[in-house]
Amino acid sequence: MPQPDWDVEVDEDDDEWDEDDVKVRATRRSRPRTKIRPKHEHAQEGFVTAVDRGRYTCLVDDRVVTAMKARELGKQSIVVGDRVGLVGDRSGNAGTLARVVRIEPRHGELRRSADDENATERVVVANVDQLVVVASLIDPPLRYGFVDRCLVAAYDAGVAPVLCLTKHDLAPELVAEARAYYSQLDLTITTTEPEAPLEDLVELLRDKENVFFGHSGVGKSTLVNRLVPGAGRAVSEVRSIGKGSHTSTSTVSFALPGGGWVIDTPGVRSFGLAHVTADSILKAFPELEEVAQDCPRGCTHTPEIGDCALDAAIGPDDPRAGRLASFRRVLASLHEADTKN
Ligand SMILES: Nc1nc2c(ncn2[C@@H]2O[C@H](COP(=O)(O)OP(=O)(O)OP(=O)(O)O)[C@@H](O)[C@H]2O)c(=O)[nH]1
Ligand SMILES: [Zn+2]
Repeated sequence: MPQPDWDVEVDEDDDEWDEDDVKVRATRRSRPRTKIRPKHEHAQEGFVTAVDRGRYTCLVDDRVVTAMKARELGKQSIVVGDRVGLVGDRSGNAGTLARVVRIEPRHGELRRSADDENATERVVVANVDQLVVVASLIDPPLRYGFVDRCLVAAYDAGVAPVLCLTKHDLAPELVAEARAYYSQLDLTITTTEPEAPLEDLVELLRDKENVFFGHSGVGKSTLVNRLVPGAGRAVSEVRSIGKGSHTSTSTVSFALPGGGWVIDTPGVRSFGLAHVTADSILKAFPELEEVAQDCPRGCTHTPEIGDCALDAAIGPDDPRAGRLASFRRVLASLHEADTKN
């Protein structure tokens, strides 16, 4: 077959141009330029397990590779859980640096706004299947408003939520109240305590990509250390809880021994939900979503407005009334002051 007089080189090296390379090569007259830009088709897939000041820890096959973001990705953010395309030195040897040239399409993004007023959102983690809200029954006390807001974030993202109630040893009598509060939501609730085996939680997490979310001091790191021997997450002293100390400062993903992943996030006090809408929450309530087809355009689905189809269709004796009340409660948590949680 005759060769064209220009070459679209496909050897690995040339597949890895970035803007810097292109500039250098442009001055080399001997080689005709082509308009065909390399698409990095030889980029190797990696899984982002940690992000720290512009350095991305990626798992490539079984190697831990440190990478930076290629300039061509601009302001696109890379988060823990991302599947990325990597070029450059992927040996994982000390001191080497690969380049992230591509972010694969995501599913299950969890986002948060800067605060409730500012809808500028950022993705916190990507490609998660399950959001595990970790809340202690006591010390710090269980804050339903915070849990509700986490549920809102999960429903909005289309990610299944699980509630993990820690410190069961300190206040077993509080579990029934929590179960009653969430009885109308399809919410899986599990409890943990130091002396009891974690098998229920292990089963819930198996083969899934899970993210732990919760206030500082509720016991997230304690759980990760038990689930992933050798994870080495720092655990805070009980006496410093509630004094604004945050032990975990970065988001890190750990492989679970039985398969799947768990992402530990730094303890948070609250998170903004300005980007969430009533309709995105409604997706988690399919039987209500169906009824809401008859709502006026732009309906906020709050009882105050008077013409929400949910109120017209679902009376107090309707079997869906409990679900509607739960939907409305979760919806209300959207509008509660962020700081109250
Ligand atoms: N009694 C009891 N104490 C627990 C339990 N789980 C965690 N703790 C204690 O609670 C304190 C806080 O636990 P951490 O695991 O550091 O909490 P965290 O959620 O990771 O906190 P941040 O790293 O700040 O986000 C530690 O002193 C733990 O020993 C539990 O189930 N029962
Ligand atoms: Zn409505």
